[in-house]
Amino acid sequence: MTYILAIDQGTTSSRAIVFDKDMGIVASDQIEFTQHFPQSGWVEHVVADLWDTTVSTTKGALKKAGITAADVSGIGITNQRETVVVWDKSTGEPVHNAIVWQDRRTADVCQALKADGFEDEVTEKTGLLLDPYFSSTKLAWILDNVDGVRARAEAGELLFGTVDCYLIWKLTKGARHVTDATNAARTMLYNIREGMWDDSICARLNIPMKMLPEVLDCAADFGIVAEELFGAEMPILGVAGDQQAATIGQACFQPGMLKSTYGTGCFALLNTGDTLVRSQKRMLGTIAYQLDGKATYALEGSIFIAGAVVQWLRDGLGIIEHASETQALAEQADIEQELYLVPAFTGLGAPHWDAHARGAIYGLTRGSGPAEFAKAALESVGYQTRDLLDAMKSDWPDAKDAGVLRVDGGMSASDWSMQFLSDIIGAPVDRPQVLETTALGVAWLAGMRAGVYPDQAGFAANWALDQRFDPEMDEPTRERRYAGWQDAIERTLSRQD
Ligand SMILES: Nc1ncnc2c1ncn2[C@@H]1O[C@H](COP(=O)(O)OP(=O)(O)O)[C@@H](O)[C@H]1O
Ligand SMILES: O=P(O)(O)OC[C@H](O)CO
Repeated sequence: MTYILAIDQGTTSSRAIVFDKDMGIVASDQIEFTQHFPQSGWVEHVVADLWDTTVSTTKGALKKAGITAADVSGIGITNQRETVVVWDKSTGEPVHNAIVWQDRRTADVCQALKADGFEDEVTEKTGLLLDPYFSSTKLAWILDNVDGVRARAEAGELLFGTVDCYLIWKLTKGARHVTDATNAARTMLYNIREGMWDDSICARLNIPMKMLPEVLDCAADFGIVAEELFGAEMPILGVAGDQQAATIGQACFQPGMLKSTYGTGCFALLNTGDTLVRSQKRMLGTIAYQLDGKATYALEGSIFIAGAVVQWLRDGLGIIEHASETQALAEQADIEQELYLVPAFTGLGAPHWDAHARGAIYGLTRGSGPAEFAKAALESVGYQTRDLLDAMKSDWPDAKDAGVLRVDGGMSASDWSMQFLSDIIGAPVDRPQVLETTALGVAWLAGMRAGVYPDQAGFAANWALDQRFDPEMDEPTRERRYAGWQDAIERTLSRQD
């Protein structure tokens, strides 16, 4: 029998999903792990947790599917991006906890490098901004702050990788030190125009290049999972960072196609084809996917708080017990009250990149209560998406053709939020039947490579709509409401970055 296994190593949990030969989901398993916050603004994962939960969920999913490793034709791996692991190449022992993408410990280093005029070179070559979000300054931090690590790295004893790379190294028992182009593109060390690690950026950040993995296409031979782990060998045939995997899973293969994933945060990617757009609006340029040695580029907008604002209503304010209750509350809200909630709980991401801004709510009256808070929280996600889409349209005139936004992620289940999103962006929002687009994207890469799944066009034809949300708000209302949001943002920015 022919099955494809997708491993999704995310920020808060690891998941494994078994797909059948028709790309249908057969079984899945998921385990959450502990987040560590050793200091304010620092976020770490215990590396063994990432590995152990990957192994356990893989075993769990195979068991639930009633199959063995011998039934698996290929594995696809997708992962939380930018997170850094450094380990000893003889023992596999990490030299430090994984430093997670959300970690801000290198904010001052980044600010100093920016003040030194380094950002232009970084953006030109990597498409990124000089921000602690990306891997490079986190890697430099480990080299500079963990005893003996720099000497060991320079002696060639240590390896660096994003989480995909570390998992592949472990799954192949140290046989392969490889990553894919989409993950490499998030390190701020990889020249995405030329498709190679950048000597000059590595030199400037003092990163020994012998630590860096080989970079492959997203569908490639990444190595063979050792038999002793799951009872049979399995080939790893697909790898992509999770937001790129969702772009693939949404079949956004044509220039102008656009997806937005609403999980804890929100990540919008616009396919720009062969063109690497140099953003004037502080959006990111990145690799959407790389197949047959050819990179397809994207503009990306990253928002740190999307579904997390709903978690805050639940855990911080205690006004709901379940995320889905926000819908009924929003429907009850007094429409005369126009509250604006700016969820800058950890600063603001694209297009503002203000690490020092903090959350705010505007427009409160004596009549404001849980319903108005819930409505403002859901609306904040729509407004933030509009910020991204407007920036993309101004960066890339062809994006004006990007008529439809494809959505996925946990929060896309909220009909009310998706309707408001469509209203405020003034364009249709399409929610597909399969919301597991991240796992599907990487399963397709592996299945296509294994010769089990269709080619790109066949896969795109398979994409099926669950529901389309068309704009219902009139234009003057849309623009008045959005102007109110822009005013709220203006008043929230710290102007320190
Ligand atoms: N019905 C809903 N309405 C609003 N938000 C929701 C709903 N269901 C889930 N969410 C939000 O979606 C997020 C979970 O989505 P998920 O894709 O699982 O996120 P992640 O992969 O980042 O953990 C949570 O932040 C949750 O608050
Ligand atoms: O693990 P997620 O779904 O929160 O995604 C994290 C992103 O890859 C960060 O860039």
